[in-house]
Amino acid sequence: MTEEKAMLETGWNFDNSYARLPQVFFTSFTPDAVRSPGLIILNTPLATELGLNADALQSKYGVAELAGNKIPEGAAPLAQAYAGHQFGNFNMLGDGRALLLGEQITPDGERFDIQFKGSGRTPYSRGGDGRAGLGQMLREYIISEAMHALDIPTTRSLAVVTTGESVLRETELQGAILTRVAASHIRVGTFQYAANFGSIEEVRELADYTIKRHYPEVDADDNRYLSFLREVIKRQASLIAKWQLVGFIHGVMNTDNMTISGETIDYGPCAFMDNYDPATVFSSIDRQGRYAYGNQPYIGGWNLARFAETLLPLLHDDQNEAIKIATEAIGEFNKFYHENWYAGMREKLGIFNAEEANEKLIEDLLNMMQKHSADYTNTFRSLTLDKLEDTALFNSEEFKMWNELWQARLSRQQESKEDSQQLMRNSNPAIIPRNHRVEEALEAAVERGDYSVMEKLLEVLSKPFAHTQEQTDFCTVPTEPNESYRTYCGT
Ligand SMILES: Nc1ncnc2c1ncn2[C@@H]1O[C@H](COP(=O)(O)OP(=O)(O)OP(=O)(O)O)[C@@H](O)[C@H]1O
Repeated sequence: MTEEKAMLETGWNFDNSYARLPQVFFTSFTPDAVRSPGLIILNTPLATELGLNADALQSKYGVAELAGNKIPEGAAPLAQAYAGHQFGNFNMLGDGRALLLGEQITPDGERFDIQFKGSGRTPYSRGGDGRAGLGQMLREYIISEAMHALDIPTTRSLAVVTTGESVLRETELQGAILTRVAASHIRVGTFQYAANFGSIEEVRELADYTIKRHYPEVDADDNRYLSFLREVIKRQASLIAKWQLVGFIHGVMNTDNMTISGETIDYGPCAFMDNYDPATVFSSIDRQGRYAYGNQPYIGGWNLARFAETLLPLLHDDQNEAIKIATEAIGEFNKFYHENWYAGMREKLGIFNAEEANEKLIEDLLNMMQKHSADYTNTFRSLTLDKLEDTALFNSEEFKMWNELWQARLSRQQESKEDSQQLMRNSNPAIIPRNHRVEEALEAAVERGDYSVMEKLLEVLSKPFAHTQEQTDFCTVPTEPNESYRTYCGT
């Protein structure tokens, strides 16, 4: 394909609504060209869904676009302003190493942010270099795509390119840029920025914009801002329940890492839990365990309370009334979360209908898993495949008793055993991106330039509920689960 043809055919179709918001919300900014862009990976199915031409994107011209060296027609690159509570402390932040290239309108008429991560310094970079290392960007690619396959709302990854420049961290790394795709990048922190550094009118403009973009169903409601708050709470309750159900630990649930759309964002120090333990923390900087697995629902509620605070002036003219309304709405988070989590757990055990005794059944199983350091994913997989002897719990008396109660519970429902098993197969992934597998793939890619390990891993991760024999290799647990693994932010 000639360069001119590729240029015509990459397929970008931008309409940049965020750039029409008041200037305080962003800074228009063209990225610096990088030395020598090289394509590492392109997500061809996602490119097609977005209406992009994968062949053209892989051409020299397309790769230059994915590195920010050529700005496609219709793009309006900008860095977004936001603030946020990081480990509980409020800071002014903003896209310090990211740029919104534009909003792609797909052939189906959907709108997605196309964002570069690692594309260089911006006016919000503070002391940072604006860059990212190849390993960390590939890690985000692998885990975000795995989350998508697990049916968990998430930003997605379109491509990773190397820059031909090095990035200095503890060691010298290969610089890379990730092209991230999101329903939007509006965060709780974007509202905190508006509320702390802007006017009430600007908060209202941001809220109106976000309602139109993500919650059009509440647009005509009497108290639309309250409906908006409640819907955001519901989506986050559903999202965090999904994380808990697959053992995902986000690792850095700062308010700038919580989206208003309800998608998972920022795969910094995240990881999946091996043996079940609510205290599991992977992030090396989270010394207090603020973002431990078992604490995620609580932090979700805390972050949403910060979001509700930003909306107070819009909720009621009388601020005492506004606080009352917001507190009531936030008070519902736990209920929504629990409903979602509980329904998901029932499905993981093949139970179709709610019944009081289920709660205890679930609780007892989790307690046994914790006591025996049983692998979370594999325990549910063994129950699903009826291979109870594979669980670390098998020989214990308490598990035998639990199993009898569970079987009795299953036989009391109208649905057949086969239906139950099918429900469990659809609810319990065999495959999650286990840390040792991700590390192995990254090491081969980054240290040896061998991308075959990552490609195989991505293929297996794309079908987590298939339960095929050939996946079995990817179900093994590491020799030292959980404890041995630590990740770092911002590399
Ligand atoms: N190398 C860097 N240079 C400049 N700013 C940075 C750098 N790394 C992180 N930041 C900024 O620090 C803040 C917090 O970083 P965090 O790791 O949560 O975000 P991120 O991973 O860069 O981005 P995102 O949340 O968009 O995925 C953000 O404002 C981010 O832009």
